[in-house]
Amino acid sequence: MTDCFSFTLRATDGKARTGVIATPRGEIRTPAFMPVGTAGTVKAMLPESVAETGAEILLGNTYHLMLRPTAERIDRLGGLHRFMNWHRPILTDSGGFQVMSLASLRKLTEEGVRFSSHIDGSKHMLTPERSMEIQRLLGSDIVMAFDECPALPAPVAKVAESMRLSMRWADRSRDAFGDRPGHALFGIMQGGVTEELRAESAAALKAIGFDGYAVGGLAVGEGQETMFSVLDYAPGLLPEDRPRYLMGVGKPDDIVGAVERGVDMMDCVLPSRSGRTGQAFTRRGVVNIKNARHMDDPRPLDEDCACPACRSYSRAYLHHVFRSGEIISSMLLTWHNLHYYQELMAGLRGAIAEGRLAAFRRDFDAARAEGDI
Ligand SMILES: NCc1cc(CSc2ccccc2)c2nc(N)[nH]c(=O)c2c1
Ligand SMILES: [Zn+2]
Repeated sequence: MTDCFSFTLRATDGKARTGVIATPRGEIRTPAFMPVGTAGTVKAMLPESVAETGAEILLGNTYHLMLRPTAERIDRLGGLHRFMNWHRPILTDSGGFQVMSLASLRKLTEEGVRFSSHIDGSKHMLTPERSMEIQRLLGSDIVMAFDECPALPAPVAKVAESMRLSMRWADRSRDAFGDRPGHALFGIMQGGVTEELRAESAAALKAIGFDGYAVGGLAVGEGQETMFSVLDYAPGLLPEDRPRYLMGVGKPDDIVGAVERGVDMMDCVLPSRSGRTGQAFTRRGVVNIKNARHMDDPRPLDEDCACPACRSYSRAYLHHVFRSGEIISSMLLTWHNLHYYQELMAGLRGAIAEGRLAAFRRDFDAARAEGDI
């Protein structure tokens, strides 16, 4: 165990890297996938079940938790780790992204964002300083700078103006975060799909200095091809010796493509949200369990999967409980999907460590081309 935050690169294969983030609450092997526990829970999962899938870090949401039950109440109750019974590392987002996508009556100024709660209409203000205070009260191990993610498509001038505001907010986040041994502050690169703006953002963040760097403002509807064209250069603009976190990504093939381009950490609601809508990710593609063709199928979702759903239940059963709206349906499919994502990350880490990422990619693509799932 360590009382500080550090990142150690272990091996590279092309632009891809594998390493370890050490924190006082445990280590995170990278590339890492981080399940999202928005309101203090990964939906349909117990924390011990999330740990059993192989997850070594969870995400929490400043926006949701500040509204309900409030950061002050969680602090009084011992912090988010105690509150949600997850004692490994937690990363929390800074809240700005969710405000712009969920809250109503939003007013954006240099100071921050004034908004009304989507829960009860109460008035709130988020600033870099308030976001740092909330994330400190929650006790998160990795804190995200307060940023603004512009809705795309947007004129380049608007993207530039938004990115520069985010850089001023990054500076204020750094000042407000202070010196907190064992805790990390990550800056967030913005700049849309314009390389010059991305480079300006990276330079601004490096001048401020962060423990890690996120690529924000992607996977906001631009499509995979455009996202990859930005990822062909954006991670390389960030310090090589710090973790690189791609926010809110993605489907399995997004993840493999991002790791190939030098990304170390990713998060996405997809595996858990899809689990609740009856979609199961497998090596050979997505199984929609609600499809009638599974009604009499005695096979597991994936013969090669060791998760509780695949060890003990048939597709016929999963089809039945999904169709019946039974709670166990969300439990089993979410568990399977999170297990699949962690297996994918373990496979990527091993392939990079052994210099065989190209072969991994070939196997990954070939399995998905087999069809008949
Ligand atoms: N992929 C879109 C996306 C998603 C998130 C949310 S990632 C997240 C979600 C829940 C909990 C923790 C992190 C973002 N967060 C910030 N701060 N900035 C962005 O540009 C951005 C872009
Ligand atoms: Zn499974």
